[in-house]
Amino acid sequence: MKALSQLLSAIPVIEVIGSDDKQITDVVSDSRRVTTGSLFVAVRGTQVDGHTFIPLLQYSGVAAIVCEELPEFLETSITYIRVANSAVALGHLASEWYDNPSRQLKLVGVTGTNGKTTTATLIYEMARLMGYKAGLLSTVCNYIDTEAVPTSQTTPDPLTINALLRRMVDNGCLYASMEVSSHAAHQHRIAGLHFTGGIFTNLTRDHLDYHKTVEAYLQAKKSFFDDLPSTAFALTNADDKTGQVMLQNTLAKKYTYSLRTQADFVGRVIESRLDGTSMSFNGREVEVLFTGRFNAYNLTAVYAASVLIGWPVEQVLVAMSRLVPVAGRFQAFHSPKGFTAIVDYAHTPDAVVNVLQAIREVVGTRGSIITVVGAGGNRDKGKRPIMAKEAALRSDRLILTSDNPRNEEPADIIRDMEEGLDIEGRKKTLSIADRREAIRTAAAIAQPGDVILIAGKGHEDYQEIKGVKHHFDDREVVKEFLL
Ligand SMILES: CC(=O)N[C@H]1[C@@H](OP(=O)(O)OP(=O)(O)OC[C@H]2O[C@@H](n3ccc(=O)[nH]c3=O)[C@H](O)[C@@H]2O)O[C@H](CO)[C@@H](O)[C@@H]1O[C@H](C)C(=O)N[C@@H](C)C(=O)N[C@H](CCC(=O)O)C(=O)O
Ligand SMILES: Nc1ncnc2c1ncn2[C@@H]1O[C@H](COP(=O)(O)OP(=O)(O)OP(=O)(O)O)[C@@H](O)[C@H]1O
Ligand SMILES: N[C@H](CCC[C@H](N)C(=O)O)C(=O)O
Ligand SMILES: [Mg+2]
Repeated sequence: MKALSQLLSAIPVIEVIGSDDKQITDVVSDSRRVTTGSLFVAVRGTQVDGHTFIPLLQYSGVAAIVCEELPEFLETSITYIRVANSAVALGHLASEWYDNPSRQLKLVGVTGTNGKTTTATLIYEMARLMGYKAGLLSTVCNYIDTEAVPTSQTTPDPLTINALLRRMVDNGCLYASMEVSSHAAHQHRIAGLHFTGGIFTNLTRDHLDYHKTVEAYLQAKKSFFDDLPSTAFALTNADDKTGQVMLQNTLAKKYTYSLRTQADFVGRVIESRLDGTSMSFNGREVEVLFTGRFNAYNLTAVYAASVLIGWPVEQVLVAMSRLVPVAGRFQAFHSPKGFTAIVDYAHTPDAVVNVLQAIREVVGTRGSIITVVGAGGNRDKGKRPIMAKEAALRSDRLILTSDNPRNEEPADIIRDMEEGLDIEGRKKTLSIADRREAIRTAAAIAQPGDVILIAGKGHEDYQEIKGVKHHFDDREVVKEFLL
């Protein structure tokens, strides 16, 4: 329970109609979760407007309602609080409700099109290697110290975020890292959080179904940096063309990392192999268990963030060599027949390019690359032909298949992908909608020295078809066909 007046002190209020001398039993943003004494926050969503449920709450026992627009009829038993932006208010109220856990640990947020899960997870791992308890909010899984808490989102809603951060603090966690998706930034899911630092990885095409333009997508990510406090660090990728844009309006202390130019934190790739890379961080050489330039970027960001957090450089350098790849990110499986299969979450054109470049760098002309890839249904359609085109350009054989078709027909998605292929591309391509069959075919074609890339689903252990998640795990399937 908390006094309504205390909760309201956390948000800018336009007007309060009714008494603020009440005890609140719960803060909710879903009318279906209202119980006696709840504070309901009416948020305008992508499907419905939370305001439409206000009249239905008449006899629900709701104590107070935060909204942008007052309903026509006001109940005397309910306190109405008018605010300029309910989504922002919800973020602040969620923090206040859980006693501001983000101020009781050091929280680092990671945004960018690709590399968020990898970077956030490795910062969490680094904190643990430094001997601290830590927490993680990521696409793959949330962690409260060592306890895994399953997730279905990259960045959860504000009440879930704060509930998890609260549990981290109560568990003794001193550090937490989290992914900040563009959806979350745009929908103010992170409003009210106190960040110790923010990291930008890169910006390439994705999610245009939601943001419509690259500019709007960029602005969503930038808003995370715009809102960082002056005490925080803002760490950006100097090699990305939008890297500097992220820092334009931030109050935070600005830092850069790079693999190519002068920067505060410089990473260099010395030698790349399928099982690791020799690289250096600010001139100090380290063997890491990761492959590909994109991972060298992620690791340089992790090194930089670790130093900016204040962990001792010598210990950080030793720990860099102990970090291991994240589930479903460039996860390699070696066949006794002499070929290798790599399961990777590349589901954007840029990620497909990066992961194939990384493989080609190591394989050279000694082996062929066979790529199995699809694209998700009910997601950015524009990326489909580009993903197929880039995959065909960089592979010897290409098998187009199904990802999560969701409510679309797999054959339609594959057709959209095929549109991106020229004559040369079509010659080397097979389309096999059944993903299991596609992987089996790749394994049957593979010769010793070849590398199969199975892209798009990484850690996912399901295939979502018409609202139902069927068990499907690329890693399990590939293991079956290695022998
Ligand atoms: C499209 C989208 O982003 N939707 C997110 C959004 O929900 P919404 O705006 O669609 O909600 P809505 O259904 O319109 O409802 C609006 C409001 O009315 C309320 N409501 C609704 C019904 C009712 O009876 N009563 C009621 O009060 C809802 O609780 C909500 O507060 O806000 C919700 C709470 O934060 C999110 O859970 C939800 O994510 C959905 C499940 C989703 O799939 N989102 C994806 C696209 C997403 O966010 N992805 C990114 C990562 C992408 C990546 O990794 O690349 C992520 O961060 O996970
Ligand atoms: N720094 C990077 N630059 C470009 N591509 C990357 C980078 N890091 C990872 N990738 C590619 O993107 C895929 C997804 O990586 P990761 O899960 O770390 O990103 P993410 O930003 O969390 O993605 P999502 O938005 O889906 O949660 C990887 O499997 C890899 O193919
Ligand atoms: N979290 C992202 C990644 C999707 C990965 C891919 N497997 C797909 O289903 O499109 C999304 O929901 O757009
Ligand atoms: Mg992620």
